[in-house]
Amino acid sequence: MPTEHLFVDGALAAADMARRIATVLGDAIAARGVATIALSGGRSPRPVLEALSGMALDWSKVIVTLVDERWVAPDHADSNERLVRETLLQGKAGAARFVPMKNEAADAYAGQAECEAAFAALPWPLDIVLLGMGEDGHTASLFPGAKELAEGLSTHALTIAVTPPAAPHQRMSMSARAILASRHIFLQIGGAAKKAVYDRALAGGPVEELPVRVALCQHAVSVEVWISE
Ligand SMILES: O=C1O[C@H](COP(=O)(O)O)[C@@H](O)[C@H](O)[C@H]1O
Repeated sequence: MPTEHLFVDGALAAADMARRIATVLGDAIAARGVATIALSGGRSPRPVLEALSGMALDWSKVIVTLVDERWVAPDHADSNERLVRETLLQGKAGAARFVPMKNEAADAYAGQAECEAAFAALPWPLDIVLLGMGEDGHTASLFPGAKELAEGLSTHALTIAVTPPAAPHQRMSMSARAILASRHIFLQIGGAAKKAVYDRALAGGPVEELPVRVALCQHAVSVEVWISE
């Protein structure tokens, strides 16, 4: 069962999550000399990343990467890399090392091998995998109904190229194996619609129906969830 942090307000949830992330990263640096975090994109992480950016940490010892990426140029409005660069990697936090998922390949399938090599070179397990969730129950870019979902749930690879059935852009996503190769999974759930999907996912059922169950219905990695109205 995940540890739930409940808030009436999304801004308070984001501030609390940012403080918890900074604590875990600081502990990782103290213990191992390096800290690693994989970040989700979309709308939800923005206030967390903005708050985290101002926190005191030896950012030069932090490696930041992505849980998933849309296969668009890094300056595209939908780029998760752009989100991270504009929010987190500012000021002192700009000293962190960022490992992108997107590379120069023409599409995500052609770029997967290079992305996989970059991920294989990271220090595993990652300290934090920060997940979001869509109202269809997708997490990272593991989408229900995607033709690559079964592979994403079972592959030994750390990354997989995906075409979402109903969302724009080809994606690169961490596989289920990579998500679970972490010390902490943090999940953001904002709003009543996502809370209802989260409750359904927790109640149990096929992971193919609600892929967020990859994180929620397992006992190997500790999961904390920040829930706001
Ligand atoms: O496409 C994506 O969607 C999910 C959820 O995004 P949000 O905008 O509803 O917060 C996100 O976790 C994922 O990283 C992103 O690429």
